[in-house]
Amino acid sequence: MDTITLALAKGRTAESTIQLLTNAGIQFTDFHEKSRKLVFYSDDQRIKLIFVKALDVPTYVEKGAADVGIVGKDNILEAQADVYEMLDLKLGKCQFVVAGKSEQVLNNTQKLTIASKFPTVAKKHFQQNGRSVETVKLNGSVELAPLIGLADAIVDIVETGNTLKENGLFILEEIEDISTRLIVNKASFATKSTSIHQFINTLKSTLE
Ligand SMILES: Nc1ncnc2c1ncn2[C@@H]1O[C@H](COP(=O)(O)OP(=O)(O)OP(=O)(O)O)[C@@H](O)[C@H]1O
Ligand SMILES: O=P(O)(O)OC[C@H]1O[C@H](OP(=O)(O)OP(=O)(O)O)[C@H](O)[C@@H]1O
Repeated sequence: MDTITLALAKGRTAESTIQLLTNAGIQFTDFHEKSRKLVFYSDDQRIKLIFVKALDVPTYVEKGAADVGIVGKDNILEAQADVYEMLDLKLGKCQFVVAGKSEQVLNNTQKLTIASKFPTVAKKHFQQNGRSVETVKLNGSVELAPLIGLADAIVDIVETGNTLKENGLFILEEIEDISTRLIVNKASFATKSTSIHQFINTLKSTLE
């Protein structure tokens, strides 16, 4: 059997993903999220896990540095990587939305400015609706942008809606449902077919 290199997104879904792998019988006994170590092997040595920034996971997989990746759909869409998306792991469920102070902001006839951690997703969404927008890339606390006049609206992730509510913002448009997905490098899918299919099937049956 081939060893599979798995790129796993750091952050809020890491622990639940490791738990899912454990439930599937793929144990990483030496894994600790607080450790500074970036490479781990499953106890049976079949999976080499590399622990990387979420937005980098699609890049590692597209370039073949990892055979498979586990990452949020938000980052897959933003990275626009040419990979196969094989499985919805149903973790980290949330939604991409357009949000702002009121419906009126979208009626502005001038070019809108949209702040987002996901400028590619934002641009594409407005383009599909026939509007060209200016985007401002931020790396966090995006909800601040419409409050201080940096942008007319934002494209961001919503889960509970608490962050929007506490900042006086409303959902103006829903874009897409997000959850954690399994992605596969196109060449690896052919060259490591047996191992990758076995890995996917193991996860699939754990999710059922
Ligand atoms: N509020 C949320 N509720 C549920 N899932 C979320 C939420 N925010 C993000 N996610 C999902 O969890 C994944 C990891 O989110 P997290 O914020 O830890 O990573 P990140 O985007 O790399 O953030 P940062 O760069 O701020 O560390 C996201 O890709 C998304 O799929
Ligand atoms: O609907 P809610 O449950 O309130 O969650 C949504 C918030 O979670 C994410 O931010 P994150 O916590 O990653 O912080 P950040 O602003 O530093 O990116 C997202 O960008 C929203 O701000």
